[in-house]
Amino acid sequence: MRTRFLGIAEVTDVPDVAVVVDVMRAYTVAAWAFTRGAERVVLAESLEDALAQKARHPDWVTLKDGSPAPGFDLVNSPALLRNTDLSGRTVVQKTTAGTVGALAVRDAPLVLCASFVVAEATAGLLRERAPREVTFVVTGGSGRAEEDLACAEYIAGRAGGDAVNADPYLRRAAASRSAAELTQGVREGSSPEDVALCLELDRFPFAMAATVEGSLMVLRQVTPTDSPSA
Ligand SMILES: O=C(O)[C@H](CS(=O)(=O)O)OP(=O)(O)O
Ligand SMILES: [Mg+2]
Repeated sequence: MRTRFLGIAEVTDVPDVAVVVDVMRAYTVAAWAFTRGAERVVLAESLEDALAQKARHPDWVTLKDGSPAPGFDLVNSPALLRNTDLSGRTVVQKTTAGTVGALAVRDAPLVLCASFVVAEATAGLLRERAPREVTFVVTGGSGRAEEDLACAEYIAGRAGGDAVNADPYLRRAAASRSAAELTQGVREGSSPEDVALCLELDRFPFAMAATVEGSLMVLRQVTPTDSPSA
């Protein structure tokens, strides 16, 4: 399995298989939303798009990064979301990096959205599919966000069947600029517990796949059938 690690702006083709990585915090938050019962997560193109979806579907739950804003029900924080009952709900998510990265590869036949909390399930799905090439979209910091790159490299190793020690990858993420900003409370719409929740390796047994459904890009849970090979 060949691997490429690209920032969002570096994606100029349509990959066969894309793994869009956002550890802090979009795809940790999405995984928590599924765990709290969400049926699907609609990845919105813009804040206006998210609000338009809400106007059409008042029962949908809108979520954005940064500070709380009128028309949005939730912020992009795993700690602030994890006690919210989302049973059967559709969540509309718009963030600065994560959702943008998925929309950049929307035409790819397989798009997985990932973070450390779903790392092994994502790797398991890749082992199952055994593609010739996987493009990892490293969403933060123009492709250089250490938490996303570390997670992408870890998943790539596990997808190749290697027995990878996760500790150095988690340490890189813990030392990242994003982690520092979240810990220091620089980012609005955050909790001091967010970093720890974003670093919970394999907290959840499912992966997350995004597909185009009509005019929407929709993220759903998917569970690999294979068992870890190491
Ligand atoms: O909510 C987050 O932590 C970030 C905000 S920003 O990219 O640092 O402005 O969004 P995400 O898309 O989850 O990285
Ligand atoms: Mg991020």
